[in-house]
Amino acid sequence: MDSLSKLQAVVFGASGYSGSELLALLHNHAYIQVTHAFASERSSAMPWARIAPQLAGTSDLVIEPFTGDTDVLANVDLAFLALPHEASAELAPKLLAQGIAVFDLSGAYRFADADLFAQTYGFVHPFPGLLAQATYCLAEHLNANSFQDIALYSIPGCYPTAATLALAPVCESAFLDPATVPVVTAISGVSGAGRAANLRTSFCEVSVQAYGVFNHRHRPEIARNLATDVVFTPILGPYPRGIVATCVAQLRGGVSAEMVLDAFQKAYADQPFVRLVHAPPAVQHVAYTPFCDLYVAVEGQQLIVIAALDNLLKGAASQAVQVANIVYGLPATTGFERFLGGVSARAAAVVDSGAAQHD
Ligand SMILES: NC(=O)C1=CN([C@@H]2O[C@H](COP(=O)(O)OP(=O)(O)OC[C@H]3O[C@@H](n4cnc5c(N)ncnc54)[C@H](OP(=O)(O)O)[C@@H]3O)[C@@H](O)[C@H]2O)C=CC1
Ligand SMILES: CC(=O)N[C@@H](CCC(=O)OP(=O)(O)O)C(=O)O
Repeated sequence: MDSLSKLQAVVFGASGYSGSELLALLHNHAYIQVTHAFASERSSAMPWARIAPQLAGTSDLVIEPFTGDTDVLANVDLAFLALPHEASAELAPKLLAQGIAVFDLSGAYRFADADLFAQTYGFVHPFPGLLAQATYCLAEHLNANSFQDIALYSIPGCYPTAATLALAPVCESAFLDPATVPVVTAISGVSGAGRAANLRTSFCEVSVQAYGVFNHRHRPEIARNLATDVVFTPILGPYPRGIVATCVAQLRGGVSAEMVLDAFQKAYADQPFVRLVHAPPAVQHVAYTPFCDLYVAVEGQQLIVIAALDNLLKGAASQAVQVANIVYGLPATTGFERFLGGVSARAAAVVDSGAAQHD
């Protein structure tokens, strides 16, 4: 594909946090061009720069209210849905029927099983038959055999992206003690809850507080991805964006720090957006970037992996663009050049094995 014949894209939910990040990433994409950007029908048309003032003057894109009329999308190749789960669930089949590939950032198509979906998301899926046909797209786990027949690509949740990248190398290697359950405790910035005004996320209410104890909708998604039950506790933190997930697990007897290091190096050696780092990562290390940083420490049979990522980017928009690049056979780093500076793979793995870990 040459950049003269760019794929034509539409972004739904463009006035929201992850939708606006998608517009920013696609603004710099050599092969994908946004031709339409929509907010809900409640909104009035607005210049994108009103949502992203830092980009004022670089784009004349206007975000339009979406009336439900998909006829205006005649020449569109692909759609990104940064919508509430219910709205994505309803819209996806209409777009697919028009031959538009769908990249859904919501949770609407993350489970194949309709009962598990209803239990987890609290509503009956309007198109249960479509669930098993969607492809769940953790970018680092996709390969040529991953894809189903229809072009419905479900982007993982933000916490599940962090927890799965952190624990998949040891789960897939069967390194964990099967009599124990990994424990994931993750703090998220407030943008994780979306842009709409809400008492829970208002300035005077936000503190540092756990929520969704034992019943957050991401727990079954993490458990499914890792093929093990998990204990998952999310925490809302008083900052705008970024997740730090601390994942604690017990290794089987006979599994050494070297074996763990080797598993992480092999898993991420060719992955430009996963960085194995020498010290526990901070939110500031990954905020506004498409990276997931992983810090691995082993002491005896105890394992701690700390993952950090930007919930709006690696946890949502940049992962969606990564997936689109894979689906269309584009170079993995397309659209991310400004973050990578010519470096294509960054896996410089370090496992701390029991030594003091303060820098
Ligand atoms: N925030 C995050 O960290 C992450 C979010 N996600 C998922 O991505 C999706 C979007 O999240 P986020 O960006 O936070 O959401 P926001 O609340 O910030 O934005 C929601 C967007 O959807 C639009 N919208 C709402 N209802 C409808 C509707 N019925 N029809 C059409 N458009 C509608 C809103 O338009 P308007 O401005 O007009 O209301 C707005 O553009 C959600 O499913 C969320 O779970 C996934 C990973 C991380
Ligand atoms: C801080 C906060 O409220 N975070 C959200 C999760 C982020 C999100 O939007 O969830 P998905 O990844 O499933 O789409 C929550 O806990 O519901």
